[in-house]
Amino acid sequence: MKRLDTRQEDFAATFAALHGWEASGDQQVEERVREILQAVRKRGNAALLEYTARFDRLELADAAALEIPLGDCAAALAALPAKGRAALQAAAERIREYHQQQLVPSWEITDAFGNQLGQRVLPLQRVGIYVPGGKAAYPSSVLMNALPAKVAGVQEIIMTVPTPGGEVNPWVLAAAAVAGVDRVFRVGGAQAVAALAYGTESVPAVDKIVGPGNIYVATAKRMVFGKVGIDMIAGPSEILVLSDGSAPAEWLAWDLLSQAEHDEIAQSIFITWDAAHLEAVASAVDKALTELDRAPIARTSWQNRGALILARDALEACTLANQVAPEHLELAVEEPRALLPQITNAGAIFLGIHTCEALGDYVAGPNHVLPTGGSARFSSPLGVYDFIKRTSLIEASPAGVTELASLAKTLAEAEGLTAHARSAAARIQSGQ
Ligand SMILES: NC(=O)c1ccc[n+]([C@@H]2O[C@H](COP(=O)([O-])OP(=O)(O)OC[C@H]3O[C@@H](n4cnc5c(N)ncnc54)[C@H](O)[C@@H]3O)[C@@H](O)[C@H]2O)c1
Ligand SMILES: N[C@H](CO)Cc1c[nH]c[nH+]1
Ligand SMILES: [Zn+2]
Repeated sequence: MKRLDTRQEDFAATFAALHGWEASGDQQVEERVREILQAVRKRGNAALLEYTARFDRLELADAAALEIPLGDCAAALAALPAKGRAALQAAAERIREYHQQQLVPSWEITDAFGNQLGQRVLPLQRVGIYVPGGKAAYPSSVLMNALPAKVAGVQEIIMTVPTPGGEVNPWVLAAAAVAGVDRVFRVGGAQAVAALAYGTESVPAVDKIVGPGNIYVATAKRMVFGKVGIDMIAGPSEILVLSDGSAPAEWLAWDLLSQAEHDEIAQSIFITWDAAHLEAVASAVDKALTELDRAPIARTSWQNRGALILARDALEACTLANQVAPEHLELAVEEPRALLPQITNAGAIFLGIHTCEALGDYVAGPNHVLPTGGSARFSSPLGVYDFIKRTSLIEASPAGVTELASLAKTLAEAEGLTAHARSAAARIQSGQ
């Protein structure tokens, strides 16, 4: 963990070095991912079976075993304890309701000359959702990926999830049943992304791949972009807690570690302008680390990618938060609405001392698949808009075409594009 003070001379350089993980630039990872993509593209299922044996320590008997039957998902849901089933269903309901607000209608307008112009909104036909599963199982990510697609009206949802050592997490299968996923494949990493992008004998090629994952998944998504759509780069988790000292240090320690426990390269940053509070949080994190099941992962993450920063004031803290552009930003302050206007870059903002990030991970309603690695500067949470496409509609009327065609003819001539000009000119005559 780094301790920084914005008054230190070398602060800017040390702070800049904190923005660690990016989905590009690691040469070794890129080379390995390129090799995996090519192998799956060329050899399909055979390559999937090999990589699944190598990276997930799972020897499948044949390609048919790559797919988990939907009946297994329904059975897993039925076998969950009633409390668990109710929690999954309640979370799903809240996520569905939140995302319904994101639906946008098709529209048409008529211009002053009687021409019709519009935008038609249609769902994507087939999407691939990547559910991470290397270091932890994520039933919540099944819901967060699949439900916005369902709300958008996507016809077919193909889910991939690694099952390391062959252990299929029943909650993940149950969540697939709750969300209405159409097909489930037990494959992970870059090979899953390749299968979804190019298709194999078993896995159908999709139109778009969404979902979070580790550096191999994120790099693979970046590399297949263009062949298929992708949502964003959602890599290792991040949290930035900005605090005025009004929340108990222990609460904030758990919040910081809630993301550190995801991955050794997850990032947790704490910023305050109260020096005594900073010390209290530092001690609280050390104590909390002794009580964690996933202490080895969280400790490594906190040691390498954790930071405690003493800022001059709230305004400076907000400026720093904007520079990091974290996946999750907690405004753990008495008056979060007073700071909100200062925040311009964050995947999700959690307002006030009662709003821990974990609520957003599971049940609040907004999506937990969020931009990481500073990409919140230019991208947004996963949402219904990721599962739709917009098509423009233009219908010139016999009376209205003349005005448009004469403008188009003038501009086409300016560009020296004669066929364009003649095409427009022909309509002027027909419209008169
Ligand atoms: N942003 C979000 O919304 C969100 C949500 C949940 C999880 N996460 C993040 O997703 C990540 C999940 O990572 P994970 O590792 O647990 O699961 P994962 O499913 O992303 O990755 C596991 C796969 O990585 C591949 N892999 C592992 N080591 C490899 C190697 N040396 N070479 C090639 N491939 C290799 C394997 O194929 C394996 O199946 C974490 O960083 C977590 O923080 C993010
Ligand atoms: N915090 C993760 C997104 O970065 C999502 C998650 C799922 N389960 C727990 N947390
Ligand atoms: Zn989390």
